[in-house]
Amino acid sequence: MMRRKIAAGNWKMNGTRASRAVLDALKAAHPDPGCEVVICPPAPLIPLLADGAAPYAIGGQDCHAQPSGAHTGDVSAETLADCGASHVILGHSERRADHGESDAVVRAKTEAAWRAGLVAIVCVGETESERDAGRALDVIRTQLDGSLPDGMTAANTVIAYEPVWAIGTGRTPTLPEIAEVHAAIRAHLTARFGDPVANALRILYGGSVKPGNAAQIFALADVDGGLVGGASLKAEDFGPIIAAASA
Ligand SMILES: O=C(CO)COP(=O)(O)O
Repeated sequence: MMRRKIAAGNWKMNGTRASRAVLDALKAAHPDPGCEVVICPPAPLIPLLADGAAPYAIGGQDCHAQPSGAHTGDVSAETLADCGASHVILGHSERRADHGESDAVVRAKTEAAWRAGLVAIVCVGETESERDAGRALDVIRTQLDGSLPDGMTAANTVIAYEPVWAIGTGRTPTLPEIAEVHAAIRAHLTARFGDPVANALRILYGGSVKPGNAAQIFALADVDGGLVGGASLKAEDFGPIIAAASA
């Protein structure tokens, strides 16, 4: 199965209007990338980045489950879509930790993303103590079971495997460890959603992806690109990662 890879950049709480220059530099260097590129800036920057972004896509980093209402400080999937987003990251470990998001909350937000026509990038991943205890795969399977609604397809959802201990640390699992988790995710989703969906689904790796390790990681059989934090903030770093996902 040939799956088109994705290079997704999660800017987290970084960037200003001047960061438009990062997108422009990436597009100048890689105007017609051989992968999907998704840039997820802070929500207020979405309209600025979405204007003329194609063929690059723009995504949010979270959404509320409801389409509108009295939820001060939250943003709906419908508003993200209206502002030019086509994707939204959901269930990132930083939101699970900082905002107490449970699998049930992530599942409701995933339904909201689909309702608004957004592709949900649903994040899962174990902590270091869970890995040390030999529970990584159990934890990830439980997160997948709880976070993914029944209507998942390979078109409306992308999975991101992000080991919490690899985020922003410069540490990554070994290549065989990454391969093991990605294969386990695909096998687990095959059981629930069937072969055609699971085979077409893109499963991204995230956690200290850099220009120097992206090509090796993306070459693994069940790795369909990356969800990149720090190295997505500069065109000099993210450009080579786009190139690695295009290979
Ligand atoms: O959390 C991440 C992407 O969502 C990964 O962040 P880093 O690439 O900075 O480790």
